[in-house]
Amino acid sequence: QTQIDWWHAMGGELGELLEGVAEAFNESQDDFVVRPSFRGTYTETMTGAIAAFRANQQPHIVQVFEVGTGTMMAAEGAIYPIYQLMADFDVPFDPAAYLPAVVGYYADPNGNMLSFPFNSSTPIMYYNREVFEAAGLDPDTPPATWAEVEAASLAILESGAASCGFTTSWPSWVMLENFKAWHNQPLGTLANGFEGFETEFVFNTELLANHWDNLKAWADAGAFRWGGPGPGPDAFPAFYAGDCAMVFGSSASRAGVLRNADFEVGFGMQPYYDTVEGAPQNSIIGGATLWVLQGKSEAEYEGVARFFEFLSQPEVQAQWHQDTGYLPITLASWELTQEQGFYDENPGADISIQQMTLNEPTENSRGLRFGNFVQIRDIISEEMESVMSGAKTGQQAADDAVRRGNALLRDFEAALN
Ligand SMILES: O=P(O)(O)OC[C@H](O)CO
Repeated sequence: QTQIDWWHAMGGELGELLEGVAEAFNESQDDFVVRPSFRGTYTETMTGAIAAFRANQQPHIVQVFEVGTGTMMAAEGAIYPIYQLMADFDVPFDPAAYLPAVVGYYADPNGNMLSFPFNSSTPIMYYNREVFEAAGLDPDTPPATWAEVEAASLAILESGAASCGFTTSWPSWVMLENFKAWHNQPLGTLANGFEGFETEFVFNTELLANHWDNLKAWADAGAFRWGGPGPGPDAFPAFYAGDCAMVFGSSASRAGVLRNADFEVGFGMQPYYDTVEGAPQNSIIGGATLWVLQGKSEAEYEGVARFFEFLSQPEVQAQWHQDTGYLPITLASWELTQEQGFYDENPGADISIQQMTLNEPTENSRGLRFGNFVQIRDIISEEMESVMSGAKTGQQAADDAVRRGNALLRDFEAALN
């Protein structure tokens, strides 16, 4: 049997579900064995795979989060584009079968898919229905605007039902990247980088600076709790413990929420400022895709193509979506999930899709494609932390994030030439 190594970044419930998918493939045929290997966080997995490639010890498949897309695309000699792989092994692969928001994110300018869309998410709101009730709030009506989030948080604090209104995981993804798309404002020029690596950040607007100042004021009042930089590791534990009544995070935190919350959970959309015309627009995807690395044998690549064919089946995709909260990535798996009555039986499980499809995406809400964005995200959460500590105003931090981010964009561009 030919072995296929798959490096991934999924621990906990998601890791177990991912291993189940590999096992199902292994049982479905006798020629290939996919061996998943957990490599830490998304950042660790990506940097580990790049280092391994240089040492000629790379896996066949590596799971890379969406913000690594620009960097992977530019690593031309190191990657085997999916559209080519599938064509080389005569595996039918039709990008039109996938959700447009997903195809647009991972395709080259000619519409060719470069990586295999495995787990796409979008941030949503989870809330503790029991705390809402105890605070005299309607658990069937989650706050829709930031003013409502503030009011609900203050009511929760005053009632003593919880000690914190809301927290967030992935602060840059939620409180900057999606925040901008949701309000139909650009993060960067050139259609958020989709039209070229000469892009520059322009997100330091009054709206964003005010929002970050609001987060600080809410933190001071106890309404908001900083959940930590990067993935925001403290956010969901604070939600599970009943400390924070609401948490913003990946739709795929659903698997963990269903397992770890011992209270009734409600699901809502991301909030918006109703002073902004056109908001809410649509949210953007996060999560990760599977990149195939160069340097392996033809027999092994055939196994990779067969594995992706297996993953493309509507039944496999639909099950993965339903188990994890990741988006149903193909239209067929979305339809199958509807036919199966899953959304009727699991209210809130389609909030992610409603958000993604709320409006026809604009240049500001298709997603983002920036080189070095993995490092730039660290800078952004560092700048946000300096607002939380009181060292900077929202405007200063946003200006500094743009300036430091732009320097890394220019480094990236220079390295390409
Ligand atoms: O937790 P995930 O897999 O939905 O990913 C969230 C962010 O998009 C990662 O960049």
